[in-house]
Amino acid sequence: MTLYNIALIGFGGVNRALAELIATKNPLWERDLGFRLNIVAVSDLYLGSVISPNGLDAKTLVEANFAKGGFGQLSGGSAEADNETIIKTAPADIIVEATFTNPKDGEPAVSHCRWALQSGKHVVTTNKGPVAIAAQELKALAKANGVHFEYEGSVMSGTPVIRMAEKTLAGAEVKGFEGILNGTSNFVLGRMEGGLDFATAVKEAQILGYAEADPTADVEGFDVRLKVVILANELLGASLKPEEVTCTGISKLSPSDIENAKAANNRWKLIGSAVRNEDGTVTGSVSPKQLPFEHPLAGVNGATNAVSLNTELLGSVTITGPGAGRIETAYALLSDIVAIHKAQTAAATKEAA
Ligand SMILES: NC(=O)c1ccc[n+]([C@@H]2O[C@H](COP(=O)([O-])OP(=O)(O)OC[C@H]3O[C@@H](n4cnc5c(N)ncnc54)[C@H](O)[C@@H]3O)[C@@H](O)[C@H]2O)c1
Ligand SMILES: N[C@@H](CCO)C(=O)O
Repeated sequence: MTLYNIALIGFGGVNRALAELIATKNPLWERDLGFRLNIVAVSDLYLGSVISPNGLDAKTLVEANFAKGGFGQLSGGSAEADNETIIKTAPADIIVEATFTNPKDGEPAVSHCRWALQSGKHVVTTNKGPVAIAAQELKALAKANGVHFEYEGSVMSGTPVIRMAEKTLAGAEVKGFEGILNGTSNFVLGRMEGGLDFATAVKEAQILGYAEADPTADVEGFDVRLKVVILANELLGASLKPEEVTCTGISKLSPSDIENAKAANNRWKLIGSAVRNEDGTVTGSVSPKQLPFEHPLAGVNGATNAVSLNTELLGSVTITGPGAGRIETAYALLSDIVAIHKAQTAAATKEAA
């Protein structure tokens, strides 16, 4: 059995959900996956930071209702979020980065990942900023330091799309993709179709833990734009930057636009897509589209996401599943840790042979 010490950077919905899973599922993971997780540090902008080399009790962390700066009351704690010290000095094998996504330059999460990889620590993250903006640099840094940079949750929450496409569909030759890649906007469109107003629908998505800290990113398409960049760069070998992807969100759609679409047996969906052109360049876009009810993506409702990959050898392959949610996204982090564990175990077995 392997014990992985982990440090949580950001203690909001997703990392709190991971702590919740750790509190109950370690025995199951030990039996079925061959490892346990031990939280040795946490740092959060609001709560402060704490290092405990022997491990913090996950249940207490989740259940204690800490006030602002509350980690300062804990042994080894401070009321300030000293991310750099935590990342560089906590005795962690894996840094779990789940702070706010910054769609402009990915900071400070890019620096968090950089510090971790430079310190020889694996990084797992659901933060789209570092992946869309600095994946090449961070992957190279991971390789140079013999550690992993994993980010399955950065596109469709816990629904596997990156590894599915890269591993299970290897050789199928992905030529392009289109999909619903934002749970909040899809949820909001569905609620508006049911007669709810835009602002109330966005509030509901926030309460359910789907929305970004600033939901503008969801409804203006900036979140989908990052995901289009991540998928295009991973699956189509592109090197797109977010500003190269055209982007229109759903905020300008009025109740009458929604009603008119419905009357024509259509439904609005926010579609993110990318295609490899004949000259080898890749073009990406984000925009609301009216799809006929019978279109495969028209029936994808709520915070569910779906992406259809257009492949040379298999035609269209659609992956669908939860695209947002606290526990669902914490699962993505677990799946990244499973991937690291499998790779480490395989490397150790090879070395021993
Ligand atoms: N919630 C989802 O469904 C979902 C799905 C996929 C990806 N993500 C991504 O995962 C990340 C976390 O999502 P969440 O729902 O937990 O967000 P959240 O807003 O609930 O939590 C973010 C936490 O990070 C903390 N934080 C922000 N900046 C920080 C900094 N510089 N240093 C330390 N702490 C900082 C905040 O105080 C907050 O507690 C985001 O990047 C989000 O885009 C979320
Ligand atoms: N806010 C995002 C979270 C998942 O990346 C969404 O609603 O899809």
